[in-house]
Amino acid sequence: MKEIVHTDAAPEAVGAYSQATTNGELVFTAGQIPLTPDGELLGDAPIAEQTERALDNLVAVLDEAGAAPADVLKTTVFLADIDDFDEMNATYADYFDESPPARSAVQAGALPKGVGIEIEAVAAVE
Ligand SMILES: C=C(N)C(=O)O
Repeated sequence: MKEIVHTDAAPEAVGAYSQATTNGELVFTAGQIPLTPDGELLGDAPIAEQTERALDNLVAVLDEAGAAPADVLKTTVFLADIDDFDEMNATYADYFDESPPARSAVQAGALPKGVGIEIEAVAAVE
């Protein structure tokens, strides 16, 4: 059975999607962008700060679903510019330092709201 996950600790969706969905065993997050829960867009910030905001959002959504970073099985990182890879990776490593999940990191042609990064995850629910 599909359940919708929603928390005020992460920004509202910027389109026709849910922050996350779960079947009680797995949680699928929407791509999280550098937008604060209050709706402030950080798209012009350094990529480290954008990564931090996107991951803070991701952690908040996972927490609402009953999962933690250690439960994440796979992430996908979309970058507007693959030259930001190293800076993104350094910040990312702070969130997934032990037994990190599988990951794909790709350059996207463009991202919603003109941001530099979007990160989605699939996690096991405790
Ligand atoms: C930001 C998104 N996750 C979207 O537009 O799908």
